[in-house]
Amino acid sequence: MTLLSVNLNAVAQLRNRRNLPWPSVTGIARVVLDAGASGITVHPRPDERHIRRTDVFDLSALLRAEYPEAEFNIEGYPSEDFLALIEDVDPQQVTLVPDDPAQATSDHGWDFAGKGNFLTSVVQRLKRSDRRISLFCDPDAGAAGIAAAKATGADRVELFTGPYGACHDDPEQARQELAVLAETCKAALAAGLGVNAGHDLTLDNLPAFQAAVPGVAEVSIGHGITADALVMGFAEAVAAYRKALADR
Ligand SMILES: CC(=O)[C@@H](O)[C@H](O)COP(=O)(O)O
Ligand SMILES: NCC(=O)COP(=O)(O)O
Repeated sequence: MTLLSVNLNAVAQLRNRRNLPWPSVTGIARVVLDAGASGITVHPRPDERHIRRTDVFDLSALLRAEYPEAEFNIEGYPSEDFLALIEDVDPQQVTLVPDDPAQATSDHGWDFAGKGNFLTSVVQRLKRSDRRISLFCDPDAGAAGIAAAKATGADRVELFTGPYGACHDDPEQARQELAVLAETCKAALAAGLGVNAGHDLTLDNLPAFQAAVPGVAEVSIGHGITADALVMGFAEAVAAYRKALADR
């Protein structure tokens, strides 16, 4: 079964339009966890354009107090500030992403071979028996990239599904993107890595993704589910995404 982690970046971004505390990031976390999401994902960027450091601590306190079974997944570039935040907050999963602070959003995975020594040292620093380390992975990382990812000591890779999500009006290109993702997923599973996936997954594109790329442990979804929640409400949206994941 593929688990759903709801990314709350977009909720925080909406809140940040005003110097007011709503929509509440912890309030929406409660709603999505009560509706059956398995966890919460955040990607605190250095400019705090959406998730703020304080949100990370507030969410951590909420999950520990009220949702001890839920997974907290924190994504980010492993700067010294980020690593110190992870050590303070102690989430169950950390997803390392090779983002430049100026990037509008995540748009590529790691160069596993080129950054192998750096990633190995970060993974060694963050790894604990009760914490997973996942590495953001290009859809076409291939067997050599996956071998280098495995050599860092990471537990999982997260397949970057942005190029697939961008094919919403081009079914043939979408099929090609899925074939590439499926190859990399297969190679990762064969290497003993778990596989997560995320970026621009939606209610529309999830079923084909699930059918073509079996074995994905967790998807993290933010932009698409927030867009749907504006129409259906977050509880309904979580139910619909869980159904799309379970229908496989
Ligand atoms: C790592 C990743 O896949 C991203 O999807 C990220 O969490 C999205 O970041 P933004 O919400 O800042 O675009
Ligand atoms: N890791 C991907 C993620 O958390 C959500 O990405 P998106 O659904 O906001 O594109």
